Amino acid sequence: MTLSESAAAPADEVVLDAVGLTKHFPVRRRLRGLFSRTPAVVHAVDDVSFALRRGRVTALVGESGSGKSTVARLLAQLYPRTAGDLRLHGTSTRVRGGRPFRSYVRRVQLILQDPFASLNPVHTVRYHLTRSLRIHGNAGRGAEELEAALGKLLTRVSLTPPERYLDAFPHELSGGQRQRVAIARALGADPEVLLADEPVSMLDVSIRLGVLNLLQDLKERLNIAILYITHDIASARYFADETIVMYAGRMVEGGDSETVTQNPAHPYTRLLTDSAPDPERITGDGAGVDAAAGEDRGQGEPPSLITPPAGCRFHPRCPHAMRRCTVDLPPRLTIDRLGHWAACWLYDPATVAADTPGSAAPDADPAVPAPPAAVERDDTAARGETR
Ligand SMILES: Nc1ncnc2c1ncn2[C@@H]1O[C@H](COP(=O)(O)OP(=O)(O)OP(=O)(O)O)[C@@H](O)[C@H]1O
Repeated sequence: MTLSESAAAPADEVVLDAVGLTKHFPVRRRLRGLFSRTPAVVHAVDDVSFALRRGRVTALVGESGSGKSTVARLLAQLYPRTAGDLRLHGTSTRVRGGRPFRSYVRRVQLILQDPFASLNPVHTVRYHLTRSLRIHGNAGRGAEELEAALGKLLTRVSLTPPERYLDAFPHELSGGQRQRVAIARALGADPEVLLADEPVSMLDVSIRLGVLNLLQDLKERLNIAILYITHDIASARYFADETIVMYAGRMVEGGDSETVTQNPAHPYTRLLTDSAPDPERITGDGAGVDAAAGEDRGQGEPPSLITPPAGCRFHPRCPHAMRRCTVDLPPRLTIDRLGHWAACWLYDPATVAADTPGSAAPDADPAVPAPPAAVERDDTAARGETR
């Protein structure tokens, strides 16, 4: 595929499939640790599975330290994985460098948070884009074709007329323009997947929407699969087709973005949505956010990832925690037949029948109403078949 708008492959086709991705970082040992048999590790990412599809945006949402950037780097193959698999068009891939890595990054490109750091200040836009086109074999033959390819890239990211930007240095551009150049550079590879790690979080609020609209346009016109990493769950609703929520290295909820953001099931997602007020959930009586937001949604800090809590990693903060949450890792439980799921024992009727939600909460308060329990268990997820 080239930068044409044709994109012959069917929309929704799975391009990149993460299956049980796991990343543990070794921790430097202190003297006491030298005598321990098991070396300490940071459990940055554990058993993360999802698919990126053509023409769709998948948001990965979570607070700082939840493992989002590590997932992006695992998908970009910048980190070797501890366990799990990464399938590109169904074929397992593991690249370490050299030609296989170049061939992989031609198809899977990473866009970083800080466009100023990712562009070399001593080189012009022309240099950055030419280099990308050349490395990935898209520079054409001769100066004329190169000039046309450069013009096309800048037009694609709405930096027009291209002549105005080609010979500019990064410091001569605004933050939004720099991020557009970084996106154009990624497009120089003509990728099938864009991994956008907090692409707008360092930009002024006023220009964020423009960059998100640009990514949306690329998704639609070029049929690209996009992973959108953010800590802002409200933007996931606006921008992503599907939303996955991570907490302390694990996926805790997933489904279509409208459902996950408007009817969050996992207590952690509810905490996130409540801390990101959404105008549509504000009541008309002047009382502020809706009644549910008045509930106790959880307190405290994320856990240590060197010794993460047993069972559900959110249980030390969860106002609905039950005894089982403190010992058994919850599987993905289906919330509805449209693909909404949560890894939370509240959605296992047998567990709720045997215990009282909140009985093992940090400040157990039986008056706190639990989210509606229901539903059937998604055994496909437990077997590792995530879709
Ligand atoms: N190279 C590394 N060595 C050791 N620990 C790491 C390394 N990279 C990340 N971590 C740890 O892994 C965990 C997940 O980090 P990660 O950067 O993926 O989270 P994040 O959700 O992207 O956070 P942020 O939004 O702040 O970037 C954190 O506890 C972090 O300290």
